[in-house]
Amino acid sequence: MLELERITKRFGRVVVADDLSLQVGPGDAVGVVGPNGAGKTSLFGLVSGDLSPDSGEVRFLGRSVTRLDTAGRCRLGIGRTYQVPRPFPELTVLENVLVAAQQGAGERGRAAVATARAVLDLAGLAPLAARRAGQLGLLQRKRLELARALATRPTLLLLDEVAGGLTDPEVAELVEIVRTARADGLAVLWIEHVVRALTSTVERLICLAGGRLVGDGRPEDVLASRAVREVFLGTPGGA
Ligand SMILES: Nc1ncnc2c1ncn2[C@@H]1O[C@H](COP(=O)(O)OP(=O)(O)OP(=O)(O)O)[C@@H](O)[C@H]1O
Repeated sequence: MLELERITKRFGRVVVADDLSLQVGPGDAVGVVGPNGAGKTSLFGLVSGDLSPDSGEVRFLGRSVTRLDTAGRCRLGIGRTYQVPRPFPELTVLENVLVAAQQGAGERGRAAVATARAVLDLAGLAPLAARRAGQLGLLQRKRLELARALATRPTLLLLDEVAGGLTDPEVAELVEIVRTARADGLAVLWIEHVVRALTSTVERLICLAGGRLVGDGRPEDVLASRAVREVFLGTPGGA
């Protein structure tokens, strides 16, 4: 479904993707971990179209999207959330999601409203539909960020730290929303420092460091591997 082939991206001397190749299949749920500055968010930018690679190819559903912008990739089915949620603060919760359904999924009229309402239900935001987005607290803003991404009707969803800063029960609620959304076959790439949120949901984990893959496989195997422990957990052994 998604193929990154030998992607390289540098910001000056900082290499955020170093000859990186990666494949994600339809319906796959893949967690992304790695130390700060490893290139995780940059990877999402390269997939969503926020960033262009210096070299290499990004393919989605069999076609090259390397030169397609974010709007074009979104219409093809790549949805994403941002670490810092970016709602339109003056618009209501419903209007925010409606804009996503219209612009991201190309829906109009009743179809767009139906999608927006369904996504608000799924995200547990229906009671807040008329609230201005700028008035929401952190958990509700995270839910709205997720709802806006889902309203674009993605087949691949990129989640960038949706659980960051939340309490355990709040994390569990968000995980549940993602799981429900996945029941329709949605593929997910999920960056999360809250690793337990990931391991309860994904069947594959990749670990990035210096723009390279240092781990890729079953979550328990990746977290136990020496290379991953060294770069991610800072401990080579069983500590
Ligand atoms: N637009 C940019 N211009 C210059 N440097 C950038 C830019 N975007 C990212 N970087 C740098 O690239 C490196 C990787 O950043 P990135 O945000 O991809 O890492 P990350 O793994 O998501 O980190 P974190 O876990 O802290 O969010 C960092 O050193 C960052 O400062």
